[in-house]
Amino acid sequence: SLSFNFYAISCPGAEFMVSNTVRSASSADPTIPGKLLRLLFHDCFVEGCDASVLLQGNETERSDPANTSLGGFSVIDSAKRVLEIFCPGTVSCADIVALAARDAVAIAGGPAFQIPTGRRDGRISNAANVRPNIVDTSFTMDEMTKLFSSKGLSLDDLVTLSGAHTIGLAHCNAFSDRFRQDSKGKLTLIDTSLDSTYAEELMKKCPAGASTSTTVSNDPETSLAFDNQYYTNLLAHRGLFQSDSVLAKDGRTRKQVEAFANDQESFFRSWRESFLKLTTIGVKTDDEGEIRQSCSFAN
Ligand code: HEM
Ligand SMILES: [Ca+2]
Ligand SMILES: [Ca+2]
Repeated sequence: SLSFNFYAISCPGAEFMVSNTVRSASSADPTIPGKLLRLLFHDCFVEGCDASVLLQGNETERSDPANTSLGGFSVIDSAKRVLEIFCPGTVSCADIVALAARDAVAIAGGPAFQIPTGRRDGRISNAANVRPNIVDTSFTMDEMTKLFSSKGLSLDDLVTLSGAHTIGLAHCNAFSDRFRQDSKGKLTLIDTSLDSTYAEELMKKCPAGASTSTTVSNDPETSLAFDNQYYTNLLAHRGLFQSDSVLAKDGRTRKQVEAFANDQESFFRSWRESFLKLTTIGVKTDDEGEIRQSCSFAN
């Protein structure tokens, strides 16, 4: 089973080595925390938190279009490299992914807290398992609720964990179906729940024919800070994805959005709980799975 400080005897410096790696990578590139946090989400929802998302090869999860915009792999690899020098064959890639995401949040100004470790690495990674397990921005509340509850996560967890969009970036194609630009450059809202000034700003950053690598900030107000600004944005009809906006619209979740917008501490308290649940989805422990030598390939 998982336990706090699982590596206390086998590799006492493990958590320190991971957080050092995340810290230095993030100070060189401030977009790293967002990438590490999303990587964890996409790992845990497919085959559980087992580093299946890291495996390279034909038809692995990484090759699915829903995962092509993932990043942060090189940070996980450099943490693993250090760990293999000091504690060979000891620390799983699955734990590195979870710890790195935990540290990324703290580095961006969010809550810092302990999480249990002892995850083992999986050997299965199929592109075909990605779509049925990852939320699409077009999902309705009912679809999101159903998928989250299949992972043991509640409606409160959905509202809380969506708060991850207080940091990080999104490519234009992730929200471009919410408005349209006519030939004269004039805006037409397709999703009328979107604030039109905000939609204009997005359209300017993502004009028709923009490069597919163009990105915008999920939270333009405080893009690098892990704070409760995301929820204030939602109430102002400035949620970037349809799946964000719906949290403020739906009667089942609106109260929670308002509470988090009004009280950052309550968001942070919820975050600790929901993050713990996220990081224990479908974990492999004890004699299940393996400790990979390289995070990109099964042993
Ligand atoms: C609930 C449904 C969710 C949907 C539909 C969703 C969808 C997306 C999409 C489309 C992007 C933009 C990707 C890109 O274009 O590069 C994104 C970014 C991001 N998501 Fe989510 N997401 C959801 C929940 C979550 C959760 C639960 C977490 C983590 C706990 C998370 C963390 C992130 C982060 C940190 C980014 C920024 C990534 C970066 O900077 O590279 N998301 N999400
Ligand atoms: Ca996984
Ligand atoms: Ca923010």
